[in-house]
Amino acid sequence: MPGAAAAAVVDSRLCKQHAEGPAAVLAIGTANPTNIVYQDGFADYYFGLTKSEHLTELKDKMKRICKQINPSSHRSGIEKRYIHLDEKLIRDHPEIIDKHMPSLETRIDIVSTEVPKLAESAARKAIAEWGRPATDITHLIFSTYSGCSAPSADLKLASLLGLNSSVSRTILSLHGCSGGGRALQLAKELAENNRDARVLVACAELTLICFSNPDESKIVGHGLFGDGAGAIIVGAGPLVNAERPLFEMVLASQTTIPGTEHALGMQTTASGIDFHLSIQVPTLIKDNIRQCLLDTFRSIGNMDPNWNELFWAVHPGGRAILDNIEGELQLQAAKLAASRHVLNEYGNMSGTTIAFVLDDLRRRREKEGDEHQQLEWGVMLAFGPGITIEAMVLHNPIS
Ligand SMILES: CC(C)(COP(=O)(O)OP(=O)(O)OC[C@H]1O[C@@H](n2cnc3c(N)ncnc32)[C@H](O)[C@@H]1OP(=O)(O)O)[C@@H](O)C(=O)NCCC(=O)NCCSC(=O)CC(=O)O
Repeated sequence: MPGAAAAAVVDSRLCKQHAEGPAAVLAIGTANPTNIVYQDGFADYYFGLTKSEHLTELKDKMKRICKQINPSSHRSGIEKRYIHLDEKLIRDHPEIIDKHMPSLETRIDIVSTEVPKLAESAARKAIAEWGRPATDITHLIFSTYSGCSAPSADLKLASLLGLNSSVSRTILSLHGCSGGGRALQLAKELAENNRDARVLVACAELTLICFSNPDESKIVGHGLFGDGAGAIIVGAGPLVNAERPLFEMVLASQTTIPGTEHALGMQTTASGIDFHLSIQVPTLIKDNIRQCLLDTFRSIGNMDPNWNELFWAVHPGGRAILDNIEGELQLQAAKLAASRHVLNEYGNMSGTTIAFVLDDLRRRREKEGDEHQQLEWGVMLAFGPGITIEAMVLHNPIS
């Protein structure tokens, strides 16, 4: 084929390849294990489970963090969490609480089955809401740090759901709590650049992979993290049949806060994943969030956004992180209601949590009279190791 004709074929292929309009969230599903752990009794439960009752000072600290401060709230902002690990699992695998024994293999064996299963139940809900057959999914992005074997959770989920063998799969690992935000950004790119693409984003985490005996540096993490799975279907126009956009994904940005590599971290060891959470995390996010948001909104030509005219989907990393964002941006209390509600009901489920927040937000929007959620423009924020801030400007298609 002569050069000009070949270029025309390539150009026309590219034009046909692009979708119409921005990508949108088309459906959301969530799932949790059945085992519920209440924050009130958590210190007794955790120190009993790990046979660490003798560490009285640490246990008192856990009690302070988890304490109920009034009839409707707890100091941690968490009332309960869902946690797969229970007494029976520890009885069957005592190496998990014996720091002199390797337990990585045991943990990987369990999570490599349980993580795809939990993701399957979230994905089935999302697919049912979407209204199209699972075989219409063209791409799958799975984010999890609970597991390190191949073939991985993405292939297992594809098999459980009966996806086509042509589905284009990606596994994201070790993005920590920003994994869901990262996966949604990639889904947006895939959907907008591949006409008719329908991307299933799945995130699932089990704290079993990081569970450890009490330790001063991890006490906050053990009082905070829970298990869950979220699934979100993303697609761009032309929409077909009953497809209904819930949030249009207008612009995405990733920002790394310079010099903060030390603040959040994960490391695979013989005893599972060792995590590190610096006490400075809430302050580092507070000091950088405004500039990050200004830069993101500047990219869509909005130089002076009024934060209280937006709806907010913020990863609830911890109560102090939400308090700091609210204080720094002078947000009205109702703005972070979805994030606080998810934190209260489930704890921090790491990268999965953002799916729960988006789900809660759209339910609030559907409720008449909640004017804080009926707004046209909004923002999604997730935080992870780096420190990385994943931000996305959202548009409410039914505003
Ligand atoms: C856990 C809290 C709700 C507790 O709040 P409180 O109001 O009770 O009081 P506080 O902040 O003074 O903390 C209570 C006690 O815990 C200690 N403490 C607080 N943060 C700590 C940390 N990161 N490591 C070790 N100790 C810590 C304090 O010194 C204090 O000790 P003492 O009582 O001895 O004085 C809050 O600190 C919080 O939300 N922190 C943010 C947690 C966080 O970093 N989340 C990000 C998760 S990671 C994430 O989301 C991203 C990712 O994983 O990638």
